[in-house]
Amino acid sequence: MSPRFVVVGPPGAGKTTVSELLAARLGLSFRDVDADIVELAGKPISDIFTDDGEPVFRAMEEEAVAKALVEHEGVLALGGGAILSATTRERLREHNVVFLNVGMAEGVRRTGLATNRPLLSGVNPRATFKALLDARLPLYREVATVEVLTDSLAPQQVADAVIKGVDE
Ligand SMILES: Nc1ncnc2c1ncn2[C@@H]1O[C@H](COP(=O)(O)OP(=O)(O)OP(=O)(O)O)[C@@H](O)[C@H]1O
Ligand SMILES: O=C(O)C1=C[C@@H](O)[C@@H](O)[C@H](O)C1
Ligand SMILES: [Mg+2]
Repeated sequence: MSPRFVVVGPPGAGKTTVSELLAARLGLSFRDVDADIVELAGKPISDIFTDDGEPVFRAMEEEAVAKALVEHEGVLALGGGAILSATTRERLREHNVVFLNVGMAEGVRRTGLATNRPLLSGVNPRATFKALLDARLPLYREVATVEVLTDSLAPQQVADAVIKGVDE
């Protein structure tokens, strides 16, 4: 067993939103590794960062991704930073990996209202988001088989572009 699609990208790219739509459109089930981790830890991700630190979160995430890649057959959304792990990037080889990209301005706009993103809660979310994109773009592209820039697309249009992209 393995997922039909694995969805990666920065916070606010729409991984959760678009993966749910894609799953519904294709009659597949949807799973989100961030939700798996919350269930396993019994607390929100922001509390894991505060109580245990980012390295503990990343170790949990690496294990949770490995488990979901084996167990899940539908659409699987990963957390925004899951691709920081070289082990995870290696595990993503041979999978259909959809990279949902978002530029800094739109990414900050989409994540701006949420208080539950520990990495973006600092004093300068624009600078933080830009640094995050600069560091991660090559890693998303290393694992991706399809890339969709979501800035000026509604979630349904992103799902359309993904379906079209994987057909080509
Ligand atoms: N294409 C889009 N156009 C406009 N708004 C969008 C689009 N995709 C997602 N959004 C909105 O942006 C916000 C973030 O979306 P979502 O939670 O799906 O992102 P994510 O990639 O899963 O983020 P995270 O990495 O934090 O889990 C939500 O409020 C969602 O409704
Ligand atoms: O971009 C990131 O590093 C993160 C994104 C979220 O999906 C969560 O996995 C967590 O908040 C870390
Ligand atoms: Mg999400």
